[in-house]
Amino acid sequence: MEIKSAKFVMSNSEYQKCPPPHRAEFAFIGRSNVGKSSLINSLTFTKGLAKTSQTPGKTQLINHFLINDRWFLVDLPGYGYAKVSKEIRQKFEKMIFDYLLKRENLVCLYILVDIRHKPQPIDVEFMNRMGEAQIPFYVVFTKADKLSNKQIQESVETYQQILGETWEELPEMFITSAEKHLGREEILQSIEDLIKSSPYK
Ligand SMILES: Nc1nc2c(ncn2[C@@H]2O[C@H](COP(=O)(O)OP(=O)(O)OP(=O)(O)O)[C@@H](O)[C@H]2O)c(=O)[nH]1
Ligand SMILES: [Mg+2]
Repeated sequence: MEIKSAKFVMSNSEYQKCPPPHRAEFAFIGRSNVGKSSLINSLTFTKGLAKTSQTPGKTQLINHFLINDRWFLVDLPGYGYAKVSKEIRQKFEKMIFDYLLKRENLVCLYILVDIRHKPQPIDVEFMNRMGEAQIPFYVVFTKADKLSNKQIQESVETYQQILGETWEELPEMFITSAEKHLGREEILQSIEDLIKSSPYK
């Protein structure tokens, strides 16, 4: 898919205040610092569109971007950030889960995991929770530029094995690097395909 325009629309702490749910929407989620905002910048060919940082906890709101005047990309805060109080963490989690469970035009969720790490319980539990809530999701491995092809393959296989213990059908997986723009075309193609088969054309 060709990206003709990518515009920031608004930031919200409540899903009720998000833009009217009349367009196909795709959200990016994962642990703090996994590379959600960086991937959104890579996908939209727009450096600095989503704010990134070396320090975890950068994105703190639900951020909507309008792409090609047609569909929304959504950058979300990370989950599981350990360095904030339990109270603040719970507030973030409520905001994220309310959005995920109630946003009616959310067509698909892209769950990001750092390809360098073994499957973490927090990520596997999150995927299981999304599966139980029947929220369609894909798994996106980030920072593939940090590993060799052999290591990449091993990481993916380990994930498939772990998810296979719970789910008969494995989610589609993408290997990406925001730095090298790896996996960009594949994700954009998946979005185009999903829009075609969605009620939002
Ligand atoms: N090498 C490499 N570094 C990356 C890649 N993607 C992101 N990073 C780095 O990882 C750090 C975090 O990136 P962000 O995009 O801000 O991560 P995030 O998931 O949005 O983080 P929060 O908003 O804090 O939840 C930054 O220092 C990025 O430069 C990648 O593909 N390769
Ligand atoms: Mg971010």
